[in-house]
Amino acid sequence: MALNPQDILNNPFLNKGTAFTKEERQAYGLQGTLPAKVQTLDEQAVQAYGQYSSKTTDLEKRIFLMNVFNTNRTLFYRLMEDHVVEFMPIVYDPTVADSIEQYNELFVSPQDAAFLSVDEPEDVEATLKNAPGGRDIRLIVVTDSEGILGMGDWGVNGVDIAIGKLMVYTAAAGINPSMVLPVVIDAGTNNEKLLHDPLYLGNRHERVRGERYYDLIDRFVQASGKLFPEALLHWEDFGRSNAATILEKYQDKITTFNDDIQGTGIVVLAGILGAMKISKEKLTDQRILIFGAGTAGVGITNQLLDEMKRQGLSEEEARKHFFLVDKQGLLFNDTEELTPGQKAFVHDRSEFENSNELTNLEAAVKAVQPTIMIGTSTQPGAFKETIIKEMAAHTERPVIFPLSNPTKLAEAKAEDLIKWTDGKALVATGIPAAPVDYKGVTYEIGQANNALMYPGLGFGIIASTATRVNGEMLSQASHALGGIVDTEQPGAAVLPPVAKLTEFSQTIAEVVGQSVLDQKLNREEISDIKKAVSEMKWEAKYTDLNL
Ligand SMILES: NC(=O)c1ccc[n+]([C@@H]2O[C@H](COP(=O)([O-])OP(=O)(O)OC[C@H]3O[C@@H](n4cnc5c(N)ncnc54)[C@H](O)[C@@H]3O)[C@@H](O)[C@H]2O)c1
Ligand SMILES: O=C(O)C[C@H](O)C(=O)O
Ligand SMILES: [Mn+2]
Repeated sequence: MALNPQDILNNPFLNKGTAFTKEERQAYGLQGTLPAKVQTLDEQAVQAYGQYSSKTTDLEKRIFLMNVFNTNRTLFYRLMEDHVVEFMPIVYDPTVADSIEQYNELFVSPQDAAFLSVDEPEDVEATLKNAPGGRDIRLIVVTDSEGILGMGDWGVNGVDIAIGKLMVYTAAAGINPSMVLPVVIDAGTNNEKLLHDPLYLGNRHERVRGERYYDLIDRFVQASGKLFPEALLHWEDFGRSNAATILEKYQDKITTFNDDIQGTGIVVLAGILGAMKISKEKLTDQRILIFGAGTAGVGITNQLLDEMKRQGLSEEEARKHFFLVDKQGLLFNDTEELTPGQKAFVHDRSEFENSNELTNLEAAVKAVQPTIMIGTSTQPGAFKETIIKEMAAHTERPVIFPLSNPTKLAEAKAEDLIKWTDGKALVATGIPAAPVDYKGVTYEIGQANNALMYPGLGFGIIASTATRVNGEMLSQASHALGGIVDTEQPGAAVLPPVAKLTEFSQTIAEVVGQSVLDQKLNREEISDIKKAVSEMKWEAKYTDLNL
């Protein structure tokens, strides 16, 4: 069926705007539908960046870029390529948090997402067919928005995190943007503000739980497997009570991973490997305190546990290195309301003289004397000066990662951590942080955000046609990024910079893909993984439409 000119101009995967050549304008009936001048992609990119730069707030910048995204994907990704460090915090965390909070007010386009409603379970398959409109889908990012970053339940608004994560996949690893599908599970919301907002666009009722919820998840998994048998399924920002349960249910059956659990686990391990290289210490000598033992906190703990075992410790020995602190304080075997994930890492009260007093972070730090402290608690400012000074009094190079997102929820600011520890802390943060100048040294701050890992991980899985995602692949991914630090440079970051995101995403993809082949978990015959990765890599260039 021949496309009419409007079908082309209104399709962001086909549209080139003013870059349609004279010949193309003739061939597709576009004569007179565009201004006369034929621009190159370079010229379009310069013009669009000028317009972007005239916006004064981050949210306005994001809205402008989304406009480009909605109209012309090639131009959008060309801009991402040219300005990745500048654009990451705009299209992704932290500005994506503002767009989620204001989704209803800002709505102009569904952005090719699939909206799965708990009230219309029979429509799941049709929805998954309709949204991509016949495109060959290889990657799905799905959220149910119950735990959007650290901001809690944002109902249908959370679709923006699925869209944002996918943008990073293409910008970082080069997945073809026409092969991705963002999905939101609209199971209702317990966010009172949204329920009372006349503009709210999702299902206006409380979150459905239990059987109906799990039935919808199951229908989604079955239908996506049927329609897109080669797709990788990436779970994002589910609530604490569902995230691990869903992963455990499906990880041995389909090609899938949970980003908050596993993506976060491997980026933190990579950062700690970098820190160990700088401090010349061993992971197996560390005492690790995790503050906020939820989805991410327990995911990180399990990844570090796995690494300790790979480095020779028994499971039992390895577990002794972890101290989980949640709302109840340090977690003991008799603590009430432990989650299944927490139960594996609890301590016995006999290990501490004052175990009854260890009900807050400060007391726990005094008693545990951690050498590494990770924040995934959603509690802003929880890493207070007194706590950090106490920690630094017992260890030469304290490793401190305040990871809660977005900016307003971080447990500490990098600058304060450097100052309070007199430059000794090895710091990484969840959102981008500017370098810190302190006593003549410039401290670069690594960004321990799963965005450094999941694009390479996912792309390696897809390019190698993996049938499963397993611990070996995760470990290999982490080691591919971990420890690339310049130990000669005072103030070096524990992780490589976002400026090199595309470079190291490629390396991670190759390493993960090789692991898939080594384990014979590939669906299709592949002899050369580098070739397979490079052949699948999409580039932001105009090509013939071949219509
Ligand atoms: N940097 C990254 O790559 C990255 C990745 C994933 C999550 N995160 C961030 O980590 C945070 C947690 O995310 P999650 O998905 O694990 O959420 P979650 O709800 O599963 O976990 C949060 C945990 O913190 C605990 N908590 C709440 N208040 C506390 C308090 N006062 N003291 C101690 N613990 C407390 C909760 O009980 C829960 O166990 C979020 O802010 C998220 O943005 C960052
Ligand atoms: O989205 C992010 O920035 C990282 C992470 O997945 C989170 O939930 O905070
Ligand atoms: Mn997340």
